[in-house]
Amino acid sequence: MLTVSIAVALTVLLHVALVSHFAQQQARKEAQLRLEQLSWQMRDSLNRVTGSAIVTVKLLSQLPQVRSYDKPEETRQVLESLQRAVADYAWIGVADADGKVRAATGRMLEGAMVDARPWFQAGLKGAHATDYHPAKLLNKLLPKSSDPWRFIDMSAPLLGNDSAVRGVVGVHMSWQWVRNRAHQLLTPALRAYGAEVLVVRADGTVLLGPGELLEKKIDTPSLRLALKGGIGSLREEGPDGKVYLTGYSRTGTTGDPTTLQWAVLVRHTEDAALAEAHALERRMIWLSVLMAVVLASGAALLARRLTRPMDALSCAIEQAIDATRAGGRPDDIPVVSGFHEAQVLSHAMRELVRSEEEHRSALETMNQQLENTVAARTADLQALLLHDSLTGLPNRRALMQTLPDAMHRAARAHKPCALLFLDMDGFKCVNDTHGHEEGDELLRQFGVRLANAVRKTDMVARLAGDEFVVVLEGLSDAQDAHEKADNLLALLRDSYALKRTRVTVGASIGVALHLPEDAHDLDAWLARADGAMYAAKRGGKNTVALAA
Ligand SMILES: Nc1nc2c(ncn2[C@@H]2O[C@H](COP(=O)(O)OP(=O)(O)OP(=O)(O)O)[C@@H](O)[C@H]2O)c(=O)[nH]1
Repeated sequence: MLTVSIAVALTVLLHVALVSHFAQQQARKEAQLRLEQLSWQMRDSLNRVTGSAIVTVKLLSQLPQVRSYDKPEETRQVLESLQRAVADYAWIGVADADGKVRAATGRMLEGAMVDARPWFQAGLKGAHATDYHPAKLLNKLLPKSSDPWRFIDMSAPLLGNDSAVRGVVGVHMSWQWVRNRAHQLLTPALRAYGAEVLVVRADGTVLLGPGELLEKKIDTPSLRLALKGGIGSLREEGPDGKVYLTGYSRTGTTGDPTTLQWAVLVRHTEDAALAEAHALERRMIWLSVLMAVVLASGAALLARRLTRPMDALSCAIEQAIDATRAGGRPDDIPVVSGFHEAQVLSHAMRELVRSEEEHRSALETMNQQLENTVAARTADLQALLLHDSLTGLPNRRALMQTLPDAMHRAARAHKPCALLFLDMDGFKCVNDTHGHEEGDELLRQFGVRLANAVRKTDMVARLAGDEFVVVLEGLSDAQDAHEKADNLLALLRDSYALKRTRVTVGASIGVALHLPEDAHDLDAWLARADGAMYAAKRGGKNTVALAA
């Protein structure tokens, strides 16, 4: 869920950043285009009005009533009818060649000398447009207005029939018309946007623009480009330090005195241009946050739906493992609800645990049975052998089980076998003198000496205490048995190096022969040998006695 949320947040952030970047780029581009368009619309409008004014002045200079200003009434009538048609013409007048006003609208300045005025001086030489200037002579004569009177002047020479200049006709256009044009150009929406139109003279003086810049000089990149005749738009820092997007163009034609060359700048702040983009950005951020919250909640619900059954399942599995480790029987794995795969998985786990439990208990039962069987067999085996633990030689039981085989072999081989019953002489004395431990050691060495002295197929057993039995097979006769007993006796008489001392003992040996044709009577055979041994004892010990 966390991963999904982070991925969504990063994706959304990236999208917002990209969309915001492109939206701002687009907004800036569109604003610049719009401002450029407004700039050249304003330029065209200014060119049209000044152009028509110069044409008007030229036409006036051709009119007979104006050329022959001798009848001022008629001249004034023409001038005033023109003024009525074009309200922006604040003053129209005719001056003679000396600069004396001979006729003028509203009789203003009639009789006054205007020979020093630039429009008059330029008009003497030809049609001329005189740049923006404050009203001088007319300021007091014209009605008061909210904006100070500012003019541009159009003037043209009046030629006599001899083509000599006999005067100048001049028109003072109120600057108000430029203000009006700018106002018309900027729609309410653009004004609300903070768009401004600046008309700037070639020397950088702002003729039209915001109050704080009016009739002040500015120097901006857009102004420089416009004055060079360029048309376009750019992003620049304004004199007030704000960043503006500015469309620029220039009026008039270089070198044409009938035109006026002004830079026309239409601008608004970049912030205003990007306001929509910023608003879009804010909307997108809110929308993205909302979307991220919805998606994260969805992811959380989904994760919960996925993990809850898995949690329940893993919990049940852990409990089953704990129960098994503790040696108990695990509970059934519950079939969890939730999505299909979890149900299938829990069902499979349940079956697995059940089958494992069945196998385990079957294995335990088998194991128990096996242990029982092993214990029983071990007991049987132990019962069968029960070897003498001190000497490692077969014991009485083993001897009794082996003797029948020896008798069978004697019958098959037609060779007698013999049972030598040995009892150590003086063993008690070794025990008493050197201790039981040494006595035990003597018994072990006595047994080993006996076993080494006979064939592998012959048997040496310890019956009890210091009594041993040797079964000799494959004998030829009683004499043979006797000789072998004598040999053994001689061997046994050699001294024994015990742990702490060296001793010498003897033995009394009773020999009982079993012939191949004899009946198989174990006890009788053993009793005969035992009896012979006692006879040897009685005969002085350390001797061999043959049973009858
Ligand atoms: N160290 C030891 N002594 C044993 C063992 N079994 C029996 N004895 C002792 O062996 C002795 C056997 O007695 P006897 O056979 O009368 O002693 P003996 O000195 O050989 O007498 P004779 O046969 O008459 O020569 C007894 O003192 C028993 O206590 C045993 O496993 N280890």
